[in-house]
Amino acid sequence: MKVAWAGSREAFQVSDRMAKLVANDPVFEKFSKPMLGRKELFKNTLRKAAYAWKLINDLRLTEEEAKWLRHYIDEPNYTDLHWEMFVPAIEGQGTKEQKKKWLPLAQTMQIIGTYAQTELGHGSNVQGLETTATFDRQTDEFVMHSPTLTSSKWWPGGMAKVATHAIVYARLIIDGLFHGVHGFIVQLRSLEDHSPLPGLTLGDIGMKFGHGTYNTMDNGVLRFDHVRIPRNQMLMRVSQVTKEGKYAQSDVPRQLLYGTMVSVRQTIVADASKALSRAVCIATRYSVVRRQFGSRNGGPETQVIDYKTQQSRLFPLLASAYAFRFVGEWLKSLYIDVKQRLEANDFSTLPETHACTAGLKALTTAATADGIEECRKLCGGHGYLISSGLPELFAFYVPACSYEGENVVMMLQVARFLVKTVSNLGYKQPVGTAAYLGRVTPLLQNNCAVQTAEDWLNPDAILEAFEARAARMVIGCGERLAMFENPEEGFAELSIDLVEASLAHCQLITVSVFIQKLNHEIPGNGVKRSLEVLCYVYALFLLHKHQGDFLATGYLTPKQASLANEQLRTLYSKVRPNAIAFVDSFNHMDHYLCSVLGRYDGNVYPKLYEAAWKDPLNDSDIVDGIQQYVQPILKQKLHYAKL
Ligand SMILES: CCCCCCCCCCC/C=C/C(=O)SCCNC(=O)CCNC(=O)[C@H](O)C(C)(C)COP(=O)(O)OP(=O)(O)OC[C@H]1O[C@@H](n2cnc3c(N)ncnc32)[C@H](O)[C@@H]1OP(=O)(O)O
Ligand SMILES: Cc1cc2nc3c(=O)[nH]c(=O)nc-3n(C[C@H](O)[C@H](O)[C@H](O)COP(=O)(O)OP(=O)(O)OC[C@H]3O[C@@H](n4cnc5c(N)ncnc54)[C@H](O)[C@@H]3O)c2cc1C
Repeated sequence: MKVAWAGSREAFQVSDRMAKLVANDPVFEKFSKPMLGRKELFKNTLRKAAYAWKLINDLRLTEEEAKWLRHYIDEPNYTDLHWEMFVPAIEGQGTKEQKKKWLPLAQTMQIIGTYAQTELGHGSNVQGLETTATFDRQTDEFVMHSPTLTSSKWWPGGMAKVATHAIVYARLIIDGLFHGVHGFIVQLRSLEDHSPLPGLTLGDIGMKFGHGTYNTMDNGVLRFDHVRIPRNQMLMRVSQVTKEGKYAQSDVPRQLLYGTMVSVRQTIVADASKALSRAVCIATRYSVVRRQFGSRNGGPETQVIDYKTQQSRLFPLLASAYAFRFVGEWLKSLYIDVKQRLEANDFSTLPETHACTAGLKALTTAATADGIEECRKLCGGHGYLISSGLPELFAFYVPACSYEGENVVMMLQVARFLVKTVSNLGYKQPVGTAAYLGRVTPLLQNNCAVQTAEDWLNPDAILEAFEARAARMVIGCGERLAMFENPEEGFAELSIDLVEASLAHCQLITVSVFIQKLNHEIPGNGVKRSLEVLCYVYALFLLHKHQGDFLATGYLTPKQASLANEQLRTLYSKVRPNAIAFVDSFNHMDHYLCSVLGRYDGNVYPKLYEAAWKDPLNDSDIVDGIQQYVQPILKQKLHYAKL
C-alpha cells in the first residue's frame, strides 16, 4: 500500500529517504516553533533554508529529492515562491534569450525571486491590476510605478525581506495606450548588501492566521516610484515591445500569461493529499488510543474509532486523502503533457487543463481545509492543543482556499469552460474530462438501475450516476442561460447554480480517476481490494452528501439514495480492520506529523503529560505578573468585594 500511495517503488524510496534525512537532523527540529516570537521564527526559517540549500548541493540531490527535502522541512519560506513560481514564470513566459540569461542565475540561487501579482486593491481580477509599466522610447526602458495606494503589491511570499528579484505584473502602457497586463523581471534588492534599490518601498504585511506556520514567510508590500528597468526585462514570449515602441503579439495565446498559475495549481492539488493524509493519520491513530464509555464488567471502554458516527466522519476523509493522491498524480501527468505541448506551440489542450487545475484546486483545498478541522474535532478537546499538530496544520493549510485563485472564482472558470463546451455540442465533440457531455442523450434519459445496496458496489453504476448528475446540472444551466439576452448577465445571475454544476463535474473527475487507477495501476490483489473499498466509500459518501443533486436531477429515487447510504455503513465496517494500515501507508514519520496524538507508538498520554511541562509557563510555580497583578487583588479590601 505504501508503494500504491507513493506511485512507484522508486518514488517511495526517494520520499522515504528524504523524510529520514530531515527527521534525523537536529537542525530541522520544529516542536519549539510555536514558542518563538516572529523575528526568531523568521530567522530560524532562514537558517533552515540555508542549511537545506547546502545539503542539496553537498549531497547533489536531484530536483525530485530537493522537492521532498523542502516538503519534509515543513516550513513555508521564500524558496517556495522562488522554485514554484519565479522559475516557472521565466520558463513559461520568457523568450529563449531571457531563459538563457535568467534561469542559470535562478537555478543556482545567485538571485532569489518571487511572484508579485496581487495588489492591495486587486487579487482575483488580474486585468484590474493598477501598477503601470510605461515604455520610454528615449532610454529603451520601462518605468514601473505604483500610482495609487491600492496598486501597492501586497502578499508576494519572500518579498518583504529576502527576494532580490520579482516577476511583477503590471499594465503595459506605450504612448498612452494600454496593452494589457504583462510580467516584468524587476530587481528589488542590491546583490551586495541586500538593501532595497532606489525608488522601491518594501516591507512585511504583518502577522497572519495561526502562529508558527505561515508567519515563517515574509509576505510583502512593494511600491514603485518611477523605477526604470531595461526593455528586455519584460517577459516576451507572448507579446513583444520593440525598441521603436511597437507592440506585437506572437501566435502564442494571451492566456499563456496565466501559465504559472496553472503550474502552481497543479502542485497545490498534488499537495492537498499530503495535508489531508497528515490530519487523517493523527485522527485515526488517536481514535484507536482514545476510549470513552461502553465498559462491560470493568473491562476496557470502547475505542472511539468503533463508534459508527466517528467512522462516518473519519473514513470518508481517509478515502478522500487517497482520492486526492490519485487525482493529483493524474493531474500532474496531464500538466506534463500540456507543458510539452506548449513548448512545441500546441495550445489545443490548454483550456481543459486550465479548467481541471482550477476546479480540482478548488475542490481539493476546500475539502482538505474542512477535513483538517473535522480531524481536530474527531480528537475531542486534545485536538485543540498545539501539541496535537492539528491547529498549526489548519492554520498553514487554510489559505490554500484563497491563494492561487480564490476557490469560488476558480469554480466559475470551470463553469465558463463547461458552458462553452455545451454551447459547441452541435459541431465539436467534447473530449477528455468533458467527453461525457457528448453522451447527453442517454445521460439525460436513462435513470439509475440500482435495486439493492449490493448493486452500488459496481464502478459502472457509480460512474453513470456521477456522469448523469453532472451532465444534467450542466445542461440545465446551459438551458437557463440561453433564456438570457445578455450571456454575461445570465452567467452572473446563475452563478450559484454554475458553481454547483462545476463541483459536480470536478467530483466526477475525482471519482473516475480513482476507478481508473483501480482498473489499471494497482499491483497486488490485497492492496487493490482494500483500495476498492476506499473508492466506494469516497463515491458513496459524496453521493450521500450531495443526494439533493442526484434526487433533484431525477436520476436517483429516494429509495436508491437510501440504499447507497446503507451500503456506505457496511463499507465502514470493512475499512475499520485496516484503518491503521491505511494511515501507516502514508509513511508519515513522527517528526513530520509533529503530533503527540498521532504518534506511531500510540504512547499518547505519557507524552501529552510530558509535553505540557515543556510550556514556558511551567518553568516556575510563580510566574512573572502574579505578584504584580494577582496578589494585589487577593489582598484588596474593597466594599463591592463583599458582593
Ligand atoms: C499547500 C502547499 C502548496 C505548495 C505549493 C507551492 C507554494 C505556493 C505558495 C502559495 C503562493 C501563492 C501565490 C499566489 O497566490 S500568486 C497570485 C495568484 N492569483 C490568482 O490566482 C488570481 C486569480 N485570477 C485569475 O486567474 C484570472 O484573473 C481569472 C481567470 C479569474 C480571470 O481572468 P480574466 O479576467 O482575464 O478572465 P476571463 O475569465 O475573461 O479569461 C480569459 C480567457 O483566459 C482563460 N484563462 C484564464 N486563466 C487561465 C489560465 N490560468 N490558463 C489558461 N487559460 C486561462 C479563460 O478560460 C478565458 O478563456 P476563453 O476566452 O477561451 O473563455
Ligand atoms: C498566504 C497567502 C499567500 C499569497 N501569496 C501570494 C504571492 O506570493 N503572490 C501574489 O501575487 N499573491 C499572493 N497571494 C494573494 C492571493 O493570490 C489572492 O489573495 C487570491 O488570488 C485571492 O484574491 P483576493 O484576495 O483579491 O480575493 P477577492 O477576489 O477579493 O475575494 C473576496 C471574495 O470575493 C469573491 N469574489 C471575487 N470575485 C468574484 C467573482 N467574479 N464572482 C463571485 N465572487 C467573487 C470571492 O469568492 C471571495 O469570497 C497570497 C495570498 C495568501 C493568503
